[in-house]
Formats: sequence, structure tokens, C-alpha cells
Amino acid sequence: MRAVALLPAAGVGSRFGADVPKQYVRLAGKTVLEHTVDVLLADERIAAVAVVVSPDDAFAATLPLPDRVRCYAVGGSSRAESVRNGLAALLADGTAAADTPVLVHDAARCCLPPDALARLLAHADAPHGALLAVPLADTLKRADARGDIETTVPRERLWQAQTPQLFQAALLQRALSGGLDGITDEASAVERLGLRPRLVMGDSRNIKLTRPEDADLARALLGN
Ligand SMILES: Nc1ccn([C@@H]2O[C@H](COP(=O)(O)OP(=O)(O)OP(=O)(O)O)[C@@H](O)[C@H]2O)c(=O)n1
Ligand SMILES: C[C@](O)(CO)[C@H](O)COP(=O)(O)O
Repeated sequence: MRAVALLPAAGVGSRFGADVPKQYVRLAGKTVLEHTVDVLLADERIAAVAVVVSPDDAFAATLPLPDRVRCYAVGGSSRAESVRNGLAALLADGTAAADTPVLVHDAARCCLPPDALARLLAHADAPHGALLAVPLADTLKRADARGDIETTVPRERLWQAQTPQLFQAALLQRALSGGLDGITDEASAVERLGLRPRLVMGDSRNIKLTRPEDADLARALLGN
């Protein structure tokens, strides 16, 4: 099996608040994007990495990215739109065919453990696709409008979705061809088709850099 990885990397990182988009922040000797690319290319089942950047991106071209990485300046106004545009570009230039497994992974998840990636790739034949996720570890509260607790939500069978999320290119394209409102990950688009992607055990170290304090955690996980 030879999969193609698709990395949405067209966000601005407003919650992270650095002076460059968070995928270009340097941690442990390299940018976040380079760490993410390296962990994916270390698995020989990944044939190519497609990075979706913003049309006015000025950073990606300055990085020493490996040959098997190609940047597509087709980022959209939401993550889902960036993924949809990137997938269309991959299919148009022949990097992926309809039956190619496409693994979508947030550029901002630079600490993906290789064994979690391997667990997901072992499910490449799941008929409705598969994604890394972790069962909820904390008690879950729903707030009222004032910020007081309205109720405690039973956490039984609740999982937190991570990336990568792996789907056959044609299925993903079909799933993203509808409206993108409320689509916060690829699995939710596939669920909307009435299908049930498989949950594969992720890893709590697979953090998504979101807020400034996540940088310390990522540095510790990356070993510097
Ligand atoms: N229009 C967008 C928005 C996000 N992303 C990418 O999707 C991933 C996850 O999104 P998120 O963490 O929300 O990134 P940002 O949108 O950059 O962050 P923020 O919402 O804080 O601005 C990131 O790799 C980000 O670059 C993207 O490709 N295109
Ligand atoms: C796709 C994702 O990483 C799964 O947890 C998440 O939904 C992205 O959310 P964001 O608000 O776009 O960072």
C-alpha cells in the first residue's frame, strides 16, 4: 500500500499567537512543518506528502523540504476548504488516483508518534476510512450561557478525534463535495454520507499546537 499524505498548512495560527503562522515556528531545531513532514516520510508506506499552503504563503518555499514533498498554494478560508482544494489538486496532477489512500494530517500535529501512525496505516482497508482518536480521559461538563455547569455529560464511548485521518481519495472527494459548514475534520464529512469511519487508538502525545503553552509541551516531546 502506498498512501499520499495531505497536510493542511494554510492557517494563520491566531490562537497560538506567534509572529509567524504556527506551522513555521521553530522548535527543537526545525520548523513545526518540517517535523511533521519528517515523521510521515519515515514510514515507507507514504509515497508523497502534499502540503496545502495559503496562496500568499511566503515561508514554505524557504524551507529545505525533501523531494517527495510538494506544496500546493490552494489553501482556503477554513481547514475543510484547504483539504478539499488540496485533494482536488492532487487528483488533477495525478499525484493521487481515485483509489489512493489519502492520509490527512494537521501540519500543526508535529509530535505524532511513529507507532500511532503505523496503527492507523494498518487500517487502510477499512471500508469507510479510519482516524486516530483517544477515549476521553476527563469528566465532561456542558456549560450554560453564564458559564456555570448545566450538566455532566456521560463520557462513555466518547472519543477525541485526532489526525491523521485516512480515506480513499474518491470517498474523501465525495464527502467534501457538499457544504463545508460544521465540518471540523474529514471523518465528520464522511459521517454525513451515512458512513462510519473506524476509530483507531491514537496517542495523547499527538498534540495539536493550538495555544502558546503547547510550544513547551511540543519541545519536551520532540526532545529539546
Ligand atoms: N484555512 C485554514 C485553516 C487551518 N488550516 C490548517 O489546519 C490545521 C489545523 O487548524 P488550526 O489548528 O485551527 O490552525 P489555525 O487555523 O492556523 O489556528 P487558529 O484557528 O488558532 O487561527 C493547521 O495545520 C492549519 O494550518 C488550513 O490549512 N487552512
Ligand atoms: C481535525 C482536528 O485536528 C481533529 O481534532 C480538529 O478538529 C481541528 O480543529 P481546529 O479548530 O481546526 O484546530
